[in-house]
Amino acid sequence: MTEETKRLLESIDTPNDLKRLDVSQLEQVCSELREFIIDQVSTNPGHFGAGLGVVELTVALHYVFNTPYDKLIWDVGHQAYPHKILTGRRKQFHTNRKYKGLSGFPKMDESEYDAFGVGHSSTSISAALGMAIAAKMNKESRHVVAIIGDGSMTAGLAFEGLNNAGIDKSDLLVILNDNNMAIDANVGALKEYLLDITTSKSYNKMRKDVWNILGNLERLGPVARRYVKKIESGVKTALLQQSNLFQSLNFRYFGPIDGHDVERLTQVLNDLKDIPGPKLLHVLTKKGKGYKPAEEDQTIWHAPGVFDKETGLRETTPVDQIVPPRYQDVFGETIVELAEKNPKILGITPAMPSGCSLNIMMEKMPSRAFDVGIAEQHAVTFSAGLAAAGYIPYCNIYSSFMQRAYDNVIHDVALQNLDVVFCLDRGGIVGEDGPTHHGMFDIGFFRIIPNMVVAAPMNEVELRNMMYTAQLGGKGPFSIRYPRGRGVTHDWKQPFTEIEVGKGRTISEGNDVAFVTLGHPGNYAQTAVTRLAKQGIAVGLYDMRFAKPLDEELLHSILKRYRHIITVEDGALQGGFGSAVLEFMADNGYTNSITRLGAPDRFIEHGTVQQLHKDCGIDPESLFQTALKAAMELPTAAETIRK
Ligand SMILES: Cc1ncc(C[n+]2csc(CCOP(=O)(O)OP(=O)(O)O)c2C)c(N)n1
Ligand SMILES: CC(=O)[C@@H](O)[C@H](O)COP(=O)(O)O
Ligand SMILES: [Mg+2]
Repeated sequence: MTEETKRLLESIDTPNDLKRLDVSQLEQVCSELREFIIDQVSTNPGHFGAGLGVVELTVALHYVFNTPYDKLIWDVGHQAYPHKILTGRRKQFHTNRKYKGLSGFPKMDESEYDAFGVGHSSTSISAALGMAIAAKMNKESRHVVAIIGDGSMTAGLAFEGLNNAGIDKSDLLVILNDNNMAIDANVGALKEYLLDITTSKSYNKMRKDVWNILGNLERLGPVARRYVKKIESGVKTALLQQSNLFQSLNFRYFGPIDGHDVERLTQVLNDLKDIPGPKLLHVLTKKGKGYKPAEEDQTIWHAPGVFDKETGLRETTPVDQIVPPRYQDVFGETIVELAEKNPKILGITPAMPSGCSLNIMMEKMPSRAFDVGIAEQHAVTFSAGLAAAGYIPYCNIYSSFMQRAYDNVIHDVALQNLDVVFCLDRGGIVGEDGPTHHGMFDIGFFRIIPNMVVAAPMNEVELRNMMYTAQLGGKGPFSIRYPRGRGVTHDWKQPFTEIEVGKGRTISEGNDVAFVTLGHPGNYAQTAVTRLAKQGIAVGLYDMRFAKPLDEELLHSILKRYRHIITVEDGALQGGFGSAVLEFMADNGYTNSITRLGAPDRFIEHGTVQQLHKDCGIDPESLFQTALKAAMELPTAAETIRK
């Protein structure tokens, strides 16, 4: 290997190593970084297209800024793989998203370069402003940079940050990474606006002319270069700004510039470093840049799973392999079926049409299904408005993203007892995305809201029937939570049956010990019960279906019959379903022994769903052991876990 072709990436352990390179070598670093990501993510899956799109931007940022003293705040953080790789984690990167390995998102306790923990969108500007103001108060000359995508910019929180930053006048740089995509196509007026700026011919001509003049001056030698430096902040500021939305919020707007020209990026970032106050740099990038299949189908390649990097073929379930459907697809197909019969039904998603499968309805009934952008609060209150006007909105929000819209659920929906159906996808442990994305808290936070029904299906047929039941006349707010991944039945498209609200069902009866379950983990309990039966131990199993209202009649009969009950839920124990059962027992004077299984009072990290369920003691094996011990009157596995 000649000196010129010597690989560079392996010599970069920290951004200081990057800074030692000549700016002309950065393009090679970018190409090696891209190759590294493709290689790694093809076998150890994760977020893909977003990271490829910001390779040049990441290299330029670490080249120009003095990280970790200067702070980079990545919005969402799914695009931060290049950042992780350049900041001392290249050698561990093969553990990305694996149990006890690197997190798939920036995380403050993982690295000093991760200035702020993320996973949910649109937090970067507010967090960066906090850091910028702190730096000012501490008299530190620290640069703070928020890097936010065009999709994440659509959320209210991002505008709250801009609104505040615009009057504060702290030194803050916001980089708008505009690839004209969210996970699915970005939507909304802001997207149109950004597209307008990007494609405005006259503005872009002026912008190019200015850059060319400055570029030519620079080439005239050191004296001219000094002048260029001087006039940069003056001329560029004056000429490269145009009256626009961001400027009207007191931000100095720069751009749009090519986000794949690493040398140009370093120049511009260097220029912007010297300009005080709030600034926004509009950078144009391509999601999936440098890997053709990912550039061509950006939604699929947002997080493609395992793939063959040579052919671009993704690992999918073989067509001849019959597997149960994903819960999200059962939702997607069922809402269409229901909407075909009931013209009042509408579908709403905040930017997750392919994630929750509302895209099925969007395709078949475009006027009745709404992607409102990353805007969970708006999605809920928009649904409330539709319900107030007589429609039945099915508002589908991932459980963990619903945390954003809690007040809207209480104030706008429940208080007015409106008929909004909340479909909480990803209820429970989601796996590799980790603590930012696990849907741990919804059972607890929804069941304390007056008027709210809290339902959780044990399988796909129950999901369909709950969705069917929810639209049958004046039920008020009705939530249905179900997990990420596949159900358990093959024959799920059965005729709809109404489920009486607040009624559970008996799956099997036993002697001394019974499982009392909510939702999908009932299947794990069923496996345990079958195994126990083979050993001559009859354990009861009750699928309660509702955390609220509880089936009190069924609970009375269970508590009268069994000495020991084991509640099982895929969610936080504190305040959850088991807590509801305990409250019922206390209120009714029951003193049966009870083991509550679910997530303990700590954040559950990332890993496979199976591994994490095991850690919480709700996988089939742990349930078997817990029931066996209870039947033998030994200390339970759950007690051991909690200790
Ligand atoms: C509050 C919240 N809602 C939804 C999501 C799911 N989500 C993750 S990335 C993403 C798209 C973000 O688009 P953009 O900011 O433009 O980044 P890009 O992927 O295009 O780089 C969405 C909707 C999330 N992480 N947080
Ligand atoms: C970064 C982000 O928030 C999404 O990309 C999320 O990882 C999607 O999760 P699912 O794969 O469960 O749709
Ligand atoms: Mg985008």
